Amino acid sequence: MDHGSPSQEHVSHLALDIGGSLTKLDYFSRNNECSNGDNNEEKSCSKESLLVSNGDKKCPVLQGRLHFAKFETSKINDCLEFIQRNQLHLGGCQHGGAPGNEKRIIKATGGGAYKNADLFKEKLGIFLDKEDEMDCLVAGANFLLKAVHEEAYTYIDGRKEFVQIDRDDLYPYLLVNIGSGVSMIKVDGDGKYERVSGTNVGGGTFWGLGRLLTKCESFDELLELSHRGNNRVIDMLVGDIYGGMDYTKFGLSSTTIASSFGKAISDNKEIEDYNAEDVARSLLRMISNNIGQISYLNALRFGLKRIFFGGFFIRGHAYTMDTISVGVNFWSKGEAKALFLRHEGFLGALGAFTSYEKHGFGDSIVRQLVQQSPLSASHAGYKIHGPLNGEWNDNESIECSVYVN
Ligand SMILES: Nc1ncnc2c1ncn2[C@@H]1O[C@H](COP(=O)(O)OP(=O)(O)O)[C@@H](O)[C@H]1O
Ligand SMILES: CC(C)(COP(=O)(O)O)[C@@H](O)C(=O)NCCC(=O)O
Repeated sequence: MDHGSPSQEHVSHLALDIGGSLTKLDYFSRNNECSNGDNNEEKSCSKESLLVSNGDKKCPVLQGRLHFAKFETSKINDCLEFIQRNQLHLGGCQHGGAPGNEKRIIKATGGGAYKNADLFKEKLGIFLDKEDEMDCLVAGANFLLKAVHEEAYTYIDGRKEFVQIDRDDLYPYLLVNIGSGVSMIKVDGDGKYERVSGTNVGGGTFWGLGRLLTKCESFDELLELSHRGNNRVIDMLVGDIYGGMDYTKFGLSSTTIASSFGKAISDNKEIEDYNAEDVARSLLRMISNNIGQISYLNALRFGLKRIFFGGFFIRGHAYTMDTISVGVNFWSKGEAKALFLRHEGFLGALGAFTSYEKHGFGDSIVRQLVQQSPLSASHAGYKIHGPLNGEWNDNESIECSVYVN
């Protein structure tokens, strides 16, 4: 994955989220505003590109980009190589020790930050400063919802619609992070949250079971299969049980799935006799439905109307989002809404990134990333935005400004 390899001196704030399935990283690269291709001139430029008022104080602001990358955790060496090749760890924060001999500290979250701490020290000479995974998910989600224009969207009947989030009316909400497993978090404010539930039937289940059942070799292949499949071949529908009729008394139409994979009971077939496409579709539907339903029940428990879904299981995949949205809408009778995030898989990594501020490491500290909304004069001068067409892919970076101390 090539991310444009910015030069090392312009890179800072590398942060990692090492999850059960994927390792995500993000880092900031400074624009070289003064560069005209002449290296000497480049060096003589001031680090900061402008000063802005922040309350009574004038703060220097760095203009640059926030970059993202992901790797399979089972291939963590690819991630180490990527960091090494682009020297991302050298622009990080230094702490303690004699000058020239300081510890290089990188913010990291996810279970793998514990599991792989020695590996990072040995291979790259860096110390992983561990941040709690839930703290980071919440910080990342709050940051995105407040700072990024067109971050949250609904997906209904095949239509994606961006939702403007009012910063003053954001809380409370339910955050459902669908990674390998699923965490459900009631968020009440910055750093104010409770992990209210979870389920072990998540993205790892879809990919693991899907791989066994379809012999797929990659997650993307499994998603692609599911796109082409027909779940009705394997799922037992209400109509299959009720002789083609709806069960109207309880609002169950004949096409509602009564029992996922239920037809396999009586079909007298082996797994090889089913199309891999149909199996993948049933599996995706079963897992998405289940997560949608548990999410709704938790939203109901706490009277929450908005449910934001994150995690790399979603992958902006139409069928996944549609199933979750329909589930939430169906169970809540239209009371609750499923919302998706454009940077779905990077919540934890972004939370780790913003945690540099919290601990005041280094001399270049992220204070705030501020969005320039085209409509908001009060934010003029700052921007953080994605592609104009609203489509996001993993390799894209976002333009942003960072206040420094
Ligand atoms: N390229 C991929 N390789 C593996 N899993 C992927 C990939 N893309 C999406 N996924 C899905 O995303 C899940 C991991 O999501 P993520 O939010 O990164 O969680 P974790 O932190 O547990 O790794 C996987 O279990 C799988 O369902
Ligand atoms: C243990 C985890 C927080 C780890 O996060 P992940 O790597 O899956 O993103 C997550 O897998 C989870 O919440 N699992 C569900 C556990 C449960 O509540 O049943």
